[in-house]
Amino acid sequence: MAGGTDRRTRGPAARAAVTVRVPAKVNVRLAVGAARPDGFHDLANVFLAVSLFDEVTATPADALTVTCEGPDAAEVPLDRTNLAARAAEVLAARAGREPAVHLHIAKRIPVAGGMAGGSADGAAALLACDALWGLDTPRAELLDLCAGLGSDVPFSLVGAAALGTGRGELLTPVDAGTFHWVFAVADGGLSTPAVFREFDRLTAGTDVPEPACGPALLAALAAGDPDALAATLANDLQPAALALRPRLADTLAAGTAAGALAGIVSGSGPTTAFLVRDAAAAAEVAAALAASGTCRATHVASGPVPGATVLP
Ligand SMILES: C[C@](O)(CO)[C@H](O)COP(=O)(O)OP(=O)(O)OC[C@H]1O[C@@H](n2ccc(N)nc2=O)[C@H](O)[C@@H]1O
Ligand SMILES: Nc1ncnc2c1ncn2[C@@H]1O[C@H](COP(=O)(O)OP(=O)(O)OP(=O)(O)O)[C@@H](O)[C@H]1O
Repeated sequence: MAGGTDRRTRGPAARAAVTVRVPAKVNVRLAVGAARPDGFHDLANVFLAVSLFDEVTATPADALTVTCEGPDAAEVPLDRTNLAARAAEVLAARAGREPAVHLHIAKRIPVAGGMAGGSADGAAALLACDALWGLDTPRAELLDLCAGLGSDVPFSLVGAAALGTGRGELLTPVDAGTFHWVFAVADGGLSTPAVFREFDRLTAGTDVPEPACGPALLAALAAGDPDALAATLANDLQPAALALRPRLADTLAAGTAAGALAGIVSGSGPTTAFLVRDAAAAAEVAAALAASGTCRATHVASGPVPGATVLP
């Protein structure tokens, strides 16, 4: 299938294959408001893109197909529910063409782990197809298409560090120094809608405040100060994730006992994220977590890093 189409039929700017690298995210502040009439929740969502990457390669093909490689590949749908496939479809529809492309996903981001892995592949596929088909779609339109695919997808395109408001899709860049992290991958995933539903259940009958992000967290981020950031990390979905997966408390305890400055559930979980002082501390905490038996795998990463990027 790869290279099976004569590239001269694709226009002067078209390419034979395009690979896009795209990062995972961690939410350093996830403030969640009450459920809206449309079922979504307003957020104050401070995203940080970290150096744990998927790669999506787009190649001309007769029809839309998806393949995936990586340790969690068996859990990734290869039909049109895959966010990468949906991205190709919406971009093709906008351009008035068929989504005739093969998408290969090299997946390192945990699946259903709260690190926006599917969203990352959606943003990457959009950028890859845009380049493959020589469309040069304006950035603002790509961001609109991303928002239609999912609340986290615009951030996967943009990367670095940003505050997401609305349902998380309205982005304002924020300054951030470099921070080092260890991620502990849990056995099995958690469904994002189920975690939001559990948040609703836990907060039923209470007055859920408007979501907001305080200045202390933004100052800590801008200063690149890990101690200050550790003191302000917060995730309103954490009680819901812990209620659905109580064993995550053991992982959080193991990471902090191993010397992490702070531990938090990443987004809707069940991946847990540990902020550490530097790369050496990251290696130590990752080894201790692996030895603790409280997680399936560990990843060391740092951020901010750029969003979806076409590789040369
Ligand atoms: C938990 C986070 O990852 C934090 O960044 C995001 O809020 C989730 O973003 P996402 O996976 O892109 O979510 P979407 O695909 O937009 O929505 C999936 C489901 O999550 C819930 N959802 C999502 C975002 C939001 N602001 N409020 C919600 O209640 C809704 O039940 C929705 O049907
Ligand atoms: N490209 C993809 N990679 C992984 N999962 C995908 C993809 N496309 C669709 N899915 C489906 O989406 C579900 C959620 O997967 P994903 O890895 O995006 O979760 P997540 O990281 O928890 O998301 P988020 O952090 O944005 O809430 C999976 O269980 C899978 O069925």
